[in-house]
Amino acid sequence: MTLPPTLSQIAERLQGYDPEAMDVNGVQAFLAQLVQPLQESETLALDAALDRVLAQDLVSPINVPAHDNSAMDGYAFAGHQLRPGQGLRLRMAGRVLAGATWQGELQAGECLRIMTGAVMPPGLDTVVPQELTTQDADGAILLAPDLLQPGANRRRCGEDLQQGALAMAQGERLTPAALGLLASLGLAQVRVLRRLRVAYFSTGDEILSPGEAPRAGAVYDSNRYTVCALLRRLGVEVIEGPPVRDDPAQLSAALTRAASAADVVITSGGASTGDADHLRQQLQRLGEVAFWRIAMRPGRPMAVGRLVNGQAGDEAGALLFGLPGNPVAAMVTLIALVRPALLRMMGCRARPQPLLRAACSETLHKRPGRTEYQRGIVSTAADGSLQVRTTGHQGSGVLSSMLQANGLIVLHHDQATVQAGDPVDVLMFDGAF
Ligand SMILES: Nc1nc2c(c(=O)[nH]1)N[C@H]1C(S)=C(S)[C@@H](COP(=O)(O)OP(=O)(O)OC[C@H]3O[C@@H](n4cnc5c(N)ncnc54)[C@H](O)[C@@H]3O)O[C@H]1N2
Ligand code: MOO
Repeated sequence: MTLPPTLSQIAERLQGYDPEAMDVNGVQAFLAQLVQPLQESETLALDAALDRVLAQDLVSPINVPAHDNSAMDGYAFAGHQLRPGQGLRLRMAGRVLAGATWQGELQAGECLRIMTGAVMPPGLDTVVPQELTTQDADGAILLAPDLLQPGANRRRCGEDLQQGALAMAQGERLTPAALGLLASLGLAQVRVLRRLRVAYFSTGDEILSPGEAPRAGAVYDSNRYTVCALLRRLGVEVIEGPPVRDDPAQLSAALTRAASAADVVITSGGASTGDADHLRQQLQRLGEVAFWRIAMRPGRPMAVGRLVNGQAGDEAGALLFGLPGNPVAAMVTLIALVRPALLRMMGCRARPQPLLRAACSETLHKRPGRTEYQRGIVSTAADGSLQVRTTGHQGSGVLSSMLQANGLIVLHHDQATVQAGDPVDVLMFDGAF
């Protein structure tokens, strides 16, 4: 296995690298080089594979569908009997249901009653849906002129997937649709990359766990719940630790323990420059720091680096993301920067998240020189176009605003004040957030 580049090698390659003043594009470029996809894989039953990542290209062992079949409940016949401007009278010669095959032979002027999904008998290529037909007194099926073309309502063998063709590429996330597709190929098991292990703990002397009695000056640990829930939605294995006090020795012990158990360590708090903010010093002592300040709001103090865990065979160590303590800043940095890096590490093929464009209903003051993420509420205007307004006060401790919002308005690095009515980009919270 080739070793990932060192942080200083990556830093040398990046133009304008400054660990105290990274812009969001620089962070993404840095992470794209720092983060390496997992290699180890395992075989799982389909029903245990939701949200895992396919470890190899998958070639279809069969045609799907396996036979030409009917797309409608109706009557199957040979389409060459259709003539422009002429109706058709067909005598019913039998019936074929889904799961059965028709053995007999049809004469000209004959049809078969056929059900959706039933195999098209040899020589028959066209199906008329029953509601488009009438019957005469003898029970024969009548088609009005110019009702359909030959070949109508027939699903072709292999029209979904062809035997021997690539059905799914390595790196595909196993969504509900992907699991269904694997099942449609008759596969009961699938080879997936192992689950990414992510350790998390909050830091701070003031942090109380829910259930503990309130104390003057203390705050309840909401970051543990937002961060770990976001991680679980991502499908990683979460290793949660109790909150750690603002004490260099305790922080160092917790980081070392986490790095030996996980591929990635995420913390919150202590990332800034206050007297009790020890994260950067400990990261420097236990590994390497890539950067610790980003030109973004919220989320300016976020430390990224690598902890050397000293385990044989794991020379790369664990990545560290030190999220800022403010609850909204922790969520925003996780969603905007950490999540794409984790997906890459999980082996997912790069699929940039599309931004939606909506008219901003209010003026948003901004200076060029940093990226801002404002909590937004996107809705459909009376004329059908998309509009977005903010949730109001954008303080990075106002966690309730993350519930009101359905996306983040992204004000890019070079962007200046947005006037009411101007279009803005929005990163939507899809089901993952
Ligand atoms: N002189 C400066 N001060 C600050 C700067 C700066 O650049 N210069 N940045 C500000 C920004 S922006 C943020 S964000 C915070 C982040 O600081 P820390 O990561 O060191 O976080 P703390 O100081 O530990 O906590 C900040 C805030 O968040 C609350 N908190 C912390 N952990 C949790 C948790 N697990 N659950 C809920 N709430 C939590 C904490 O009580 C504080 O109120 O620094 C600014 N200062
Ligand atoms: O990250 Mo801080 O919360 O930007 O304000």
